[in-house]
Amino acid sequence: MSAQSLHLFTGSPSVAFLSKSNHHPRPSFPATLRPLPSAAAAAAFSGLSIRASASDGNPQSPSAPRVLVSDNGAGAVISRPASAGDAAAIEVDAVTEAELKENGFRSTRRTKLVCTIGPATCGSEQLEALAVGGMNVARINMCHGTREWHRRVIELVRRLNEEKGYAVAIMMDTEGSEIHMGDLGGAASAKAEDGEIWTFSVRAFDSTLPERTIIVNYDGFAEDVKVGDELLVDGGMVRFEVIEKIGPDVKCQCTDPGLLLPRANLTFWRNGSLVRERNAMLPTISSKDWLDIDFGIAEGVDFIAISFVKSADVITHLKSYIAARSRDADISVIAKIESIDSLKNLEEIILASDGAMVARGDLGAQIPLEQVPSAQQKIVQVCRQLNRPVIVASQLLESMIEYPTPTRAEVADVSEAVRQRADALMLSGESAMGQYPEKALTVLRSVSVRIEKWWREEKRHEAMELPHIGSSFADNISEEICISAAKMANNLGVDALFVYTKSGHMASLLSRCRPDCPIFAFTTTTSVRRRLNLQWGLIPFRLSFSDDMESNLNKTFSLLKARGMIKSGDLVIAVSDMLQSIQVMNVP
Ligand SMILES: Nc1ncnc2c1ncn2[C@@H]1O[C@H](COP(=O)(O)OP(=O)(O)O)[C@@H](O)[C@H]1O
Ligand SMILES: C=C(OP(=O)(O)O)C(=O)O
Ligand SMILES: [K+]
Ligand SMILES: [Mg+2]
Repeated sequence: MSAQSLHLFTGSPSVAFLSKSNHHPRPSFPATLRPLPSAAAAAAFSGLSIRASASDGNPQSPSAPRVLVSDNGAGAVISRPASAGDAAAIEVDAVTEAELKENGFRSTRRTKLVCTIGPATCGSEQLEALAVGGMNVARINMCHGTREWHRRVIELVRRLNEEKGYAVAIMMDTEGSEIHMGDLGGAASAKAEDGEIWTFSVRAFDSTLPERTIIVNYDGFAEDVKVGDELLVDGGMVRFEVIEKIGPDVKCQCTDPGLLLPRANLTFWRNGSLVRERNAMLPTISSKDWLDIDFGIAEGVDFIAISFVKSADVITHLKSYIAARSRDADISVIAKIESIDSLKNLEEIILASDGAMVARGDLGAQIPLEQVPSAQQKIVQVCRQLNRPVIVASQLLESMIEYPTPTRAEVADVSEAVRQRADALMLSGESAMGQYPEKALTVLRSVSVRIEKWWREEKRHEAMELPHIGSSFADNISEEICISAAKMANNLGVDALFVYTKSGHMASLLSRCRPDCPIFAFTTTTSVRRRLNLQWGLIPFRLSFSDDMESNLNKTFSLLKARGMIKSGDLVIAVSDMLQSIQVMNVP
């Protein structure tokens, strides 16, 4: 057993660094720190541990915390061979495990992938193909499909998770109460040609829709629009000009032809600005949305994404509703940033939420298109600073709805989101109703892995200032521990960071630092494990563990070794939210 010690008290003026050669870069980790060869099952354990604690038990106390550094690490770790039964004691997503083994620690994918499920992907085989292709989260959009359809998709995903060992999480996305078209009388799409006159109506038609007629879901529409206004379908995919108002009917001439899709979003513009009349007063969560939310809670979805969030209040309100309703209150609320108001109140909305989505589809209909890239960068940055996962969504690979290969511009767009180190990328139409859902997912996966690697090798990631976000001193300690652990991991070139976390918070703090190595996040519940699926660089495991880090590490090492996920000599750094410490060690 190698013995080295390093004691560091923040209260004292000097820092004693007694450790030998602790700055050696990998792979020349000092020989004295290597595990001693042992004949018996008891393996020596080498390591260094740093421990911070509030000295008098009061985290707010001004009498600074003590940092203890010792070369005894966590002490001797007894490694016993894991039995086959034991291997089941740890659960990890089968696809993530395969990717890790195939790519190696360094090159395994860090960016998470969300797929919208629709008619092209709602069958069991198609869902399985997406899971195998790297889908971390399946999204169902409540704008489309019936309750029965949504229930069936959730059921199929859950069944695949159980039977095949996947850990695909479910995200339900609300419809929101923005203005949109009706469902085209059953047609899958309709073509609007240049110069054609179409009628947009708020009338309730009891028989079939007359030709070139579109129903609008917002009763105030005919009163709010003015002759000369520009009407944008789906953020400008098709454009009309309002030429005449006749009671509930608004006659419009097509100025930019294109394909109209059922329930497409509508915005109207006057003198170059988005018109926000009474429709600005529409509730963020409509009565239909509340029913959908109840459904989501009953089904135990992992995430609820809220469309067209305007302020933090609505998120706070929803979170307290969920807390009161759901048994274990563990549904994350994702704020979709897709309106001018959400940009104005960005920080408070993100702080109130458990994550955010850069919903570029509608965002691009509310602000000029050329402002979308800077808005994206800003949202991604604020989310990282405030430690909330962020998804970049919409049109990443739009052309792949029809074609089997992406455009160069699309690949560049995906690369940029990966380079910004967003937590997740999302497919919409590409996976919901496109012709090549699996191919689109493969493109996201391979571009992510390639750009992540390039960026790591070039060491070009800009250092981002990570402010303190916790409200207590103990929170600040956790943040500092994670920042230090991530920095140590980079400097020492460790193979993996291990984090033992019950709520998942400590894992997210590590993810926020975007370290060079993957983060193995051990958590005790399946629901936390599924939610961690959305966060950059985390490989979530379910494992029951105790407050005793020695025995946790011991157990983890033997279970992961039995699965071939780590091997003797791998260098890891471990942190936990039970014991505020950083431990550096070689796997015995
Ligand atoms: N559950 C569903 N049932 C039928 N079609 C769907 C479903 N989900 C998505 N789609 C189709 O996929 C397209 C893209 O999905 P998405 O981006 O989520 O919706 P939207 O285009 O309404 O913003 C939709 O326009 C719709 O045509
Ligand atoms: C993701 C988005 O929302 P939805 O697909 O629900 O319109 C978006 O607008 O980009
Ligand atoms: K939606
Ligand atoms: Mg939207």
